[in-house]
Formats: sequence, structure tokens, C-alpha cells
Amino acid sequence: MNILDKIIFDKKREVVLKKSIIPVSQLESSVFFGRETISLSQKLKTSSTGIIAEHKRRSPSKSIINQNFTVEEVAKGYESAGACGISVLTDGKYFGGSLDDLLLARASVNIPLLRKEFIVDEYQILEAKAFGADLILLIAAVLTREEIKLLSEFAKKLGLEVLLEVHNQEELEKSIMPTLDMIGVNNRNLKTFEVSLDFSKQLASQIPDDFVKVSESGISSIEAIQELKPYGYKGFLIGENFMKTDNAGQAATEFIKNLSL
Ligand SMILES: O=P(O)(O)OC[C@@H](O)[C@@H](O)c1c[nH]c2ccccc12
Repeated sequence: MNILDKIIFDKKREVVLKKSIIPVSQLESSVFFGRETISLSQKLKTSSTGIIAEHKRRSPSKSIINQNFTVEEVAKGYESAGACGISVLTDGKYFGGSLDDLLLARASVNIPLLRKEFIVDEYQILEAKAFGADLILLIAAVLTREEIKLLSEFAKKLGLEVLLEVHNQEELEKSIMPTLDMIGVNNRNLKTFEVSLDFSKQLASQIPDDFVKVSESGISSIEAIQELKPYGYKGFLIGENFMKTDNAGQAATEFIKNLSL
């Protein structure tokens, strides 16, 4: 089993367990459930920088990145840096995140929040809404076309936007459908951890113009963004480059300032 298969195996068990402990009715009674969501895709369309900054304590590829921040300080730092949105990892076992991180981020900022999770079940989308997310991620590598259709329709009904993540042409071709808002090309292969911006460059022309294009992972310089922009990318998802510093908000502030020069 590769790492992605392991994560999905564990995730499916986790969801079964959670469903037996917290009923859907409880999620639906969250104060955030009726909240009007904020559109990340609209923000990206009009932004000149397009940064989506990620809260990420650790990862299977890098182990510990940073455990010294509180999610509130990181989220506030990213917001004041001028990020268009924040990605909050909620997977516990592999990324050291939690749904409480999402909740605390929601309580701290007013910009769009992505629940960064391995979504395999509608229940997790209800959780995303209940804990204050504005959009969800769906990963084409672990879902069939039918699953992407059902999950994205379910998210849209709840007012959540959908960022679909692909890594190659086959995943892109099987996934294109009108219920997606943004298509993200992951520069990191989640099975092998190989990282290259070439993945974004190669796939760009095949993403229809109706979707906002996002380039994800392995972005650590202004030059990388300048290289990607001509390919039509409007959003840039950056985690480690900010989180590995001793002040993620400050690192994002400097990055975004240099980008707008
Ligand atoms: O830390 P980086 O290399 O800037 O990457 C951020 C983000 O793209 C990455 O964390 C990510 C992209 N897709 C994912 C799916 C699940 C977990 C994590 C991810």
C-alpha cells in the first residue's frame, strides 16, 4: 500500500467511527451551519496575488514542520498578510490537524476557509460546514467520477465551493463537471512525494476556462508564481514555505508584499 492508500484506509474507518458518535443532527445544529459562506473563487478571480496560505503542522513527506504556533495566530497572520483564503488541514493522524483547528480559525478570521481533508463521505462535508469552512477539497486520485459528482453536488447544496485536486491528465479528464468551482493541480505526487511545478505547467491548457486554476504545493518563491501565472493560474496554495519559518504570518506578509511589487 502506498501512503495515500493508507491514509484513505484509515480515513474510512475514522468516518464510520465518528458517524456512530456524533449524529448528523448535531452537526446541523452548529451555529455555523446556517452561516453564509464566502466565495474563494470570486476572490481569486479579482486578486493580483492569489495566495491561499495553509496551516500545516506536519506531513507524511516532511514529518514535523512546526508545532509552535497556535492556529489563531497563524490564521490572523495570514489574513493580515492579505491571503485570499486559508487552507486548514484537519487530518489528525498524518498532518497533526483537527476540526477544532478549523473552528478556531473560523472564529479568528473573515476570509474563506478550506477544509483540507481526505473526503470520502458526505458526512465529512457536513462537518466542514458545521465547523465553519467555505469550501472543501476533493482529491481525484482517491474518488471515482460518480463519487466526485455526488460529493460535489452535496457540497454545493450546502453552499460550499469545491476545489478539485488533480495530478495528471487522466484524473482531470474523468473529473470535469459543472459542480466544481476550482481545479487545483497538485505539484506533489501524493503517492511518491515527487514535487515539480511542471505538473501545473503541463496540465494548464487542458483545464477548461470555466474553472479557476490553482497550483498547489512546492511553491517557495515569487519566481515560481511568476512562472505559473502565464499558464492561467489564479490561485497558489502555499503551506510549508510559510509554516517552516518562526513567524508564518510575517513570512506570508513579506511574500505577498514582494509579489505585489
Ligand atoms: O506545503 P506545500 O508544499 O506548500 O503544499 C501545500 C498543499 O498544497 C499541500 O499540503 C497539499 C496539497 N494537496 C493536499 C492534499 C492533502 C494534504 C495536503 C495537501
